[in-house]
Amino acid sequence: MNKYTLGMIGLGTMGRNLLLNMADNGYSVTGYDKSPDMLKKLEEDGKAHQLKGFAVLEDFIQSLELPRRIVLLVPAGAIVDSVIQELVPLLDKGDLIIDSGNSHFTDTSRRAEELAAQGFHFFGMGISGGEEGARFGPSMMPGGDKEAYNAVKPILEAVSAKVNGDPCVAYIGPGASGHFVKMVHNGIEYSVMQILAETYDLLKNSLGYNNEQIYATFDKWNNGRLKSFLLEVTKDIFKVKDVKSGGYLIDVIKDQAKSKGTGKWTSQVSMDLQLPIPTINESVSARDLSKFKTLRVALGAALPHPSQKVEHTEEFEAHLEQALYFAMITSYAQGLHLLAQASIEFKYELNLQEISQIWRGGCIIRAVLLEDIYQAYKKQPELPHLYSDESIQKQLKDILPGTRNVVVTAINHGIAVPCFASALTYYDSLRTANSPLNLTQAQRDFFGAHTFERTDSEGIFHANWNENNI
Ligand SMILES: NC(=O)C1=CN([C@@H]2O[C@H](COP(=O)(O)OP(=O)(O)OC[C@H]3O[C@@H](n4cnc5c(N)ncnc54)[C@H](OP(=O)(O)O)[C@@H]3O)[C@@H](O)[C@H]2O)C=CC1
Ligand SMILES: O=C(CO)[C@H](O)[C@H](O)COP(=O)(O)O
Repeated sequence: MNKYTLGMIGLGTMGRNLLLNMADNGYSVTGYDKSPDMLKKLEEDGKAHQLKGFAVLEDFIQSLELPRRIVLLVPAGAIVDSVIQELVPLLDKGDLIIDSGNSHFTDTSRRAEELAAQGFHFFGMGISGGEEGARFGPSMMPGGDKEAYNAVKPILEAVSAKVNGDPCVAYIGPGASGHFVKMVHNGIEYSVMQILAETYDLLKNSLGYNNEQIYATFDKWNNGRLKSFLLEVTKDIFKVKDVKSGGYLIDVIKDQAKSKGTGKWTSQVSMDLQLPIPTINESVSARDLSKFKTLRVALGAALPHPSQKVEHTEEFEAHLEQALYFAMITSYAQGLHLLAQASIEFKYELNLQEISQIWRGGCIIRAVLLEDIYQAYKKQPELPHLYSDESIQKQLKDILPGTRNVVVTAINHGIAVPCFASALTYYDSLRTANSPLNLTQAQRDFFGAHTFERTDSEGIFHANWNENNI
């Protein structure tokens, strides 16, 4: 019996499509899933290829050439551990498992240690691009066991998205760095999705645009510097009609957003590392706040909005485009800043030039802005912050007045813009040479003798604040 080059466990949205992509690229591949429906669908879709599905794990394992290469695309968490537990007794030493789901990076570190101790290769690999990406070219973020990565590098490069001929996959670094980088990718994804939602709110409620006008505005913007996968799918949403209601589908979708956790994990890690990403945090909170529908309805009736309409439509629309671009730059800047800090803390050896390069295609946060970001890190690999790049600074200066107008208008009109406002305040905090936090140090020392440092001499000081003369 001919043996297969690679096997996939989990034939849902991502696994099935990535496997078909591998088959398209000439690899002989096989899949395992507990669900007969998933196997049937795989074999139907893959008729033209050397591709087989198995419902029995032992048969799937026996079908693979040695050393075996197995990719997991199952839901993150306990399921990954249970699949690994089922697999281990059936594997030979030297076999490789790649976890490509959205696993938490600490789980990946633990699994890598446990599997290495048993003689197996293992690495974590973030993947992005959704269904279409997996099928025709995702962006992939593998990290950990480099020898194992090199064994599958040709397959991953073949199936990845390409930008200017460069594959959107690269070895990220040691340990769980691949899953860490994917987690931060998702944090940026949450933030960009939220600023698009805030833009929609302002277009609809401040400018009074209907869905056709919102589509036309997003479509126009998507031909310029805002061009991105997320804006492209967002604009298309405003074209879709609903058979049941006879109106637009967007108008019958509940305004309560769900999440699977990667955005929250990004915020949690940023707090642990004390590396602020407030705009990303606000996007996580916005989804969580949206769940309080009953409370929002009651408070909305008790505490009505001021008038929300804006008069100078054309000018405000132009400012909105600028605010969106400003908040977009800021979302990426915060994510990349967190990556730089994590690289130091966790010894990930992250290369931000390479990361922005592989995010230019295939992934959910791909955008023309990423070309500028890539060029910024190419010019200066040790760039302290994306705002430190001269070309980014020039763009920020141009769009700042419009951004301020959008935030001020939204606040005056009682429209919640948590990410726009936070992006602007983050910018203002970072460009403030003399912050008021000397007061915080004084307060801490006053009530708790926590000490402070002085601007005019070295050392640690404590004052007796109840006496005038120190
Ligand atoms: N969807 C997306 O856009 C993206 C998802 N991801 C991540 O990829 C992973 C997979 O996501 P996705 O494909 O969307 O998920 P799906 O739910 O579509 O598919 C998961 C598959 O795993 C199977 N499965 C569950 N438990 C087991 C098990 N114990 N043994 C074997 N197979 C099992 C499921 O089978 P059954 O249905 O029978 O339970 C299902 O076929 C997740 O970690 C997700 O976060 C990453 C990037 C993008
Ligand atoms: O990983 C992804 C894309 O890269 C998923 O689309 C993302 O996990 C969706 O997350 P959530 O369900 O929390 O919105």
